Amino acid sequence: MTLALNRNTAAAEQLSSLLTQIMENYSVSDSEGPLADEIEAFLKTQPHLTVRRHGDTVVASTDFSKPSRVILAGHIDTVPVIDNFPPRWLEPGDPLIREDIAAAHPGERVLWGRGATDMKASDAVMLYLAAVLDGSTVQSDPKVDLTYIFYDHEEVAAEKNGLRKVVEAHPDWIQGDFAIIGEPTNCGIEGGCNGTIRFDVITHGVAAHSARAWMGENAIHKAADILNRLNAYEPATVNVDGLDYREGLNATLISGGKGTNVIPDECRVHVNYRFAPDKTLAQAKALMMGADAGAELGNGEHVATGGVFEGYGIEMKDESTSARPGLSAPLAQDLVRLVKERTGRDPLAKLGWTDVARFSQLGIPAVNLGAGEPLLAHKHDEQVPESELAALADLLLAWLV
Ligand SMILES: N[C@@H](CCC[C@H](NC(=O)CCC(=O)O)C(=O)O)C(=O)O
Repeated sequence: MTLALNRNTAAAEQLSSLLTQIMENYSVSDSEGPLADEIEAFLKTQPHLTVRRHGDTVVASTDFSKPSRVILAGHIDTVPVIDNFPPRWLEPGDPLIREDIAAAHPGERVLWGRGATDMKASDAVMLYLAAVLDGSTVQSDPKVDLTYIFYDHEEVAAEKNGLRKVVEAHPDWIQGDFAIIGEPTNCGIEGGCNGTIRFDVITHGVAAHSARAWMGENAIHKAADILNRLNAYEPATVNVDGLDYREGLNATLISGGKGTNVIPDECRVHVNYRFAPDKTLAQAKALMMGADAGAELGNGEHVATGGVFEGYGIEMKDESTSARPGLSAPLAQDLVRLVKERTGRDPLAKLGWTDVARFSQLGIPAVNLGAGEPLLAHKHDEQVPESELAALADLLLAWLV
């Protein structure tokens, strides 16, 4: 596939075509290379852009000598496929169109498949803007300089995040006065983001023949208490600067056992805690495992000295800080006003983790604004109505030009 844009067709058609092309390009985290190649080649055909690449992250910038610079950023990886690749356009009435989507978008085509909302619909719009905002006419001359970032490995461990790597290797590429991340928001604004930590809670047992179980200790049975603590936990909703951040504590993976007739000697429950931006990473960890690291058991495992999992072995796997809404920056306020005028919508809180947290740490105010329903992110029936693309493109064009 060669990513292409037919500028002789209507804008809506160009957007749908770009989205189809990038969704047909499989890009589950760790497999973004071919899509990054396509995006790099496509952007390099635009003479008004300086295009750079680091790993599988592509950064393209205008140099129109405008007084300020806005960053439009989107990750190009997706979570793993669950029978939802390759993508399919669904005509109105198709039973795969969700009832809520059909009710909100009657008579409309829908693109179904992995990455539709998280976040290839916004990537398609950003690629379109990168091509059309070339400064050649009044309508295509943005008020600001633009930097487009298409990056890899957002959906996985923070150490792999492509934006993190490019910030570290080439901080001069990622300069700006404001950033928009195209994570799904239904074309509204979602401010800040919940933080996230992931860790294994570990039980230990003694292996034995399952016909002589009294000779061992069953580590999987011991995990029942971990699941009970998770079930008993009541996640809070925390209001931060006017937005409601809903927290969450969930097991997302479980593993244990070495054979069908062997008493398991270890069980690991992988837990994900989503915490509101009123908490630091350290506070979030303290709530789960106590403020001080307990005894080191080897292989990175510590005993929790307090918190929900007190007494259990804990191995940290990933951590990413939260971000406050940060809607007071003048450019953010402008955008909030425009979204309100056009859609009647006030900002909401971003419940997933996004790279607004990274931009905030860099001192660049940032918001989430993207196409597609955030509630459908990571679901097997992820889908986006066609009009969302034009809605996002029109909104951004109205703000940028
Ligand atoms: N290092 C983290 C990365 C998790 C990133 C992911 N982000 C989204 O799904 C944003 C979508 C949205 O809420 O709009 C997440 O929150 O899981 C990790 O590996 O967990």
